Amino acid sequence: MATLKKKLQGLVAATLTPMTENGEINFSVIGQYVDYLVKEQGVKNVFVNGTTGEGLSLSISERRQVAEEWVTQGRNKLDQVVIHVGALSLKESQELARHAAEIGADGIAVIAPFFFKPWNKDVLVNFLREVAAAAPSLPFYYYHIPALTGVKIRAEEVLDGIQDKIPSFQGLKFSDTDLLDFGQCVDQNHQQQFALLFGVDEQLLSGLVMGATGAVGSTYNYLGKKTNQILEAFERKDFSSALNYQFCIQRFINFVVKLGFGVAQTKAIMTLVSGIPMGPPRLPLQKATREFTDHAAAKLKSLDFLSTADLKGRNLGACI
Ligand SMILES: CC(=O)N[C@H](C=O)[C@@H](O)[C@H](O)[C@H](O)CO
Ligand SMILES: CC(=O)C(=O)O
Repeated sequence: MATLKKKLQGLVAATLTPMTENGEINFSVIGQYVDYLVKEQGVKNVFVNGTTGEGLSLSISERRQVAEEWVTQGRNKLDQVVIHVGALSLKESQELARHAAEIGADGIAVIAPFFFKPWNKDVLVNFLREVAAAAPSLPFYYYHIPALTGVKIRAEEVLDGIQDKIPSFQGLKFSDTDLLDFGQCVDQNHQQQFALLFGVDEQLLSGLVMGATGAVGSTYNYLGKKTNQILEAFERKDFSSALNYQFCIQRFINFVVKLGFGVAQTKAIMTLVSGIPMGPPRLPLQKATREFTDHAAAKLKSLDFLSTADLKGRNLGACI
């Protein structure tokens, strides 16, 4: 039963999908990737096939295989593997939801369909309900990311009464900067035990203050350990340390945002920091430039986010 599962909490890494230079998925490094997250970053939950994983750029068959590999490799190592199963086609989304249940994933998440868009909350919830119903035993998360889907229905509205429609509803991944909306998601759902996961890494501390129970993000792949320091400081009510840690992370994100920062750049940074080759992204994304990677590496080093031990014996030039 969905409700008996341990609540998803702490950091959740939005995983990248490793690819080879010819654009095929490189399944062979996912095992290493799991170990790296757990041992080096202290991150024990993953969110697979989302924005960072280029989930919407993969074929359905690829999405199934990627999900399966994460579940298999994560067994007895990760706490939770949540699979993003959102798609424009309800049928495909249902197929992926059923598949996630079959392989033993810990939850599914769905974004709003973004070509033909739901024009109000009821239509959106009806769509989500049809997907959730294909895997009724799996905890269901709504993935709110209005800047990318163009669906701007407020999350607070979507959550209102949602458990009556979707009994497996378990939480929200909130990737937006509207803290009024996020705060109201928290405030109006105190009784529900939902996982309310914040998705804007550079503003995580504000999310925590507003009541986030955890966070999903791309930077937790390589800044998980640093970000865990924010969570720990917040937990012990040491807000000035929490803010200092957040500022450190902001200095890095602010720097790369100015250079142009997205999934392609995250792949380059993760390759550099972890030593695991993430490869290029798939079109329409374009591989990060050598210049970007050099600048990002210098910044990571100057912020002490990249210890020399991490780089020992590694040819920096081979990282991109
Ligand atoms: C749009 C996007 O990809 N958002 C990610 C997750 O929701 C975040 O983890 C960002 O990558 C991160 O906050 C850096 O801006
Ligand atoms: C960042 C995030 O959660 C995603 O990649 O879907």
